Amino acid sequence: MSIQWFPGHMAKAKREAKEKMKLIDVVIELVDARIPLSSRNPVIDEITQGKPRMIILNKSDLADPNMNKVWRKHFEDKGHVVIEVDAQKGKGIKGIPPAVKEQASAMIEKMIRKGMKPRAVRALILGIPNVGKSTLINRLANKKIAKIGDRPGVTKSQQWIKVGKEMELLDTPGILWPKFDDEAVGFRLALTGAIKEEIFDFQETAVFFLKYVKEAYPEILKDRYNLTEVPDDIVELFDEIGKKRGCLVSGGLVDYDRTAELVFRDFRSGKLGRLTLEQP
Ligand SMILES: Nc1nc2c(ncn2[C@@H]2O[C@H](COP(=O)(O)OP(=O)(O)OP(=O)(O)O)[C@@H](O)[C@H]2O)c(=O)[nH]1
Repeated sequence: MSIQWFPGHMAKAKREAKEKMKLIDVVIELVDARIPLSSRNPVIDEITQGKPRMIILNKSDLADPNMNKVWRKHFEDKGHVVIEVDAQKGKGIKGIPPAVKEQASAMIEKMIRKGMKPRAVRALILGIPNVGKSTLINRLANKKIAKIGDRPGVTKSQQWIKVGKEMELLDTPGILWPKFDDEAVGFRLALTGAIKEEIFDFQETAVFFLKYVKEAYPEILKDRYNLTEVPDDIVELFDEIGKKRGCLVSGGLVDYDRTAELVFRDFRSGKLGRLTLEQP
């Protein structure tokens, strides 16, 4: 199922996330390592109400490894605990339970001071659609429970999942809406799969993508599309790629729609290699 985020849906998602806050000690904020800012929700601070929070850079396997380090430092400098994860393959997962416990240390110390036996730390995964919430829950639970899909908005309807002895995870994640106010953010969300394909324009999205990649990763374009030089002009770049990949209409002219979709699919499928689409 795909969610279209109307004001009513946003209000409902916010209400539900706030309700979940009452049950938990620590928030695990999941972001897409390829777009760590664009995949954050604008009202996360309001929703998490000062609860201890850590940031997971998920899909780190798809992002530029050097940029993963840059982004990690960026968030650490702001005081966050950051973990790079590939939820699909399970990389980085082991670091989560100890970090969650560390985040709840004030709560645990308080319980000990009161003479109570500390209970397991309760955590919630929070993030925008398609960022990998269900995949991460399954990984932490070490079994198939949460429903996983490759389309935005699959996660539905509360139980606790035991993760080792000292952590419990709410079995349903908090889903937040992505922010669309900035056009560039919209393009990044479209490219990484957080918004459904039907509602965006491939050509516009590919233009945005190619403009960025030709500056940030020109070698990737040269390699993939067999270019000796990367033209500065975006139409010329489209022409080169379209011709090289046979996206032509009758008369030998380049079919821009097909070229745009090809570039888009190449990125989505990882054929272009590991890319990060924004810098701090
Ligand atoms: N390469 C890679 N793919 C991932 C990773 N984590 C999740 N995915 C894929 O991303 C897609 C979305 O994952 P889900 O776990 O369904 O995402 P979600 O946040 O629960 O999605 P919604 O239900 O839409 O809110 C699936 O195709 C996953 O296989 C990761 O770390 N690396």
